[in-house]
Amino acid sequence: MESLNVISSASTAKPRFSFQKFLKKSTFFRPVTQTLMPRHTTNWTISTPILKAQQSELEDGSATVSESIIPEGDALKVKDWEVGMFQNEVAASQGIRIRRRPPSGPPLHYVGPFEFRLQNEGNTPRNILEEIIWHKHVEVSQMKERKPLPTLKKALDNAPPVRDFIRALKAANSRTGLPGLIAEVKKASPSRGVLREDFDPVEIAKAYEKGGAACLSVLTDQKYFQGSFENLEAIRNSGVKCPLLCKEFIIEAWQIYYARAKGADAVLLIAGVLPDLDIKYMTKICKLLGLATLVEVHDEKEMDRVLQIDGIELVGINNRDLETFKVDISNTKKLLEGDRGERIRQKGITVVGESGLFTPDDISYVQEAGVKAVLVGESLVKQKDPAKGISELFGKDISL
Ligand SMILES: O=P(O)(O)OC[C@@H](O)[C@@H](O)c1c[nH]c2ccccc12
Repeated sequence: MESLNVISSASTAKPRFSFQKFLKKSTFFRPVTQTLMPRHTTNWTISTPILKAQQSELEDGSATVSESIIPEGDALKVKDWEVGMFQNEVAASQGIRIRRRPPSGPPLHYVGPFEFRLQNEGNTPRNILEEIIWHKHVEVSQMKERKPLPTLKKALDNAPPVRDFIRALKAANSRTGLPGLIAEVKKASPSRGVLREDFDPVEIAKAYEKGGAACLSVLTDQKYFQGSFENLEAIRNSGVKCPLLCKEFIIEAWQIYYARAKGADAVLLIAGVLPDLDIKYMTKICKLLGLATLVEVHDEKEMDRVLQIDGIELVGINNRDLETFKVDISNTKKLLEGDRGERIRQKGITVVGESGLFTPDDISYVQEAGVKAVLVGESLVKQKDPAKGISELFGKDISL
């Protein structure tokens, strides 16, 4: 297997954001900087270029700080924060509304997502998706510490072989003449609360497979969806043959390796969160690992961005706005109309209609709009017998 060094794509580019300029302008940041620099302590070292810049900048205004020394742990946090600010800038320039990190200062105390500073306009998430992403950043930083990439790469040697996610969807579509089904193992969501109390992920997965699902999607986010990587792993080890999508909020390449180590065959990349460069870079990593990527869009702008990226084979149109939770299945139709739809067909992209599908009419509606696959959670997971739920959703038994 070829290897690729995992670094933030943003950090490889030359940042337009200038920490020095920011310090100069910032009235807010100075006291924070000074708390990072206890003058009486001498056995700490300045270890990053950014902090050297910070020091000389402060020398302009104050003679005392030139002797200041910064603890290395804080240095890394400041660097991390600066990268986050740069990511916010890049994302905003592409029309992405989700800010990758809280913009009002370096996270001095990574205790919980919103505890590191007093609440203010800058560090309060604007919507649920932003809250999830900020929390995910903290979660992934902690997970990475426990399992650094080299360890994770070793674990890949024992990962189960990859199954072809896209091929399974296409095969189901040609076999049934209906969209291939990705059935979602989903216990809860922030918009709907708990969907099923007696939740046995393996049992549900087996019922989905029996009912004719081509692929399964397994929510792994714990805090907001009550999912887990243990669920993914348990389903993979249970004898279920359907390819598995790891339904996670991916913001770092490390998570892709982790998903693979836990048995994923595909991962989700959300265009409303990830700038183009991240999508390109992460798609490349997925290809190296043999994983499929489902790139999710919600509006025309995101779809147009994704259509400019080469090598994207599977695009999901989410009918749910993850910022407001509003669901409207006509979104799928809207994004597949006219020239845009034509380009999608020309590129041979398989389109997945996602969310809010409950009846055979809903399935026909998105199929007529042009999808070859659907992603369904709530309407199936709520059924006592999810296999029967599939037949009811499609208006016929698709398991044969
Ligand atoms: O339960 P529904 O309405 O059938 O939706 C399933 C799936 O589309 C939804 O869970 C989903 C789509 N994109 C996501 C991104 C993150 C978490 C969840 C999702």
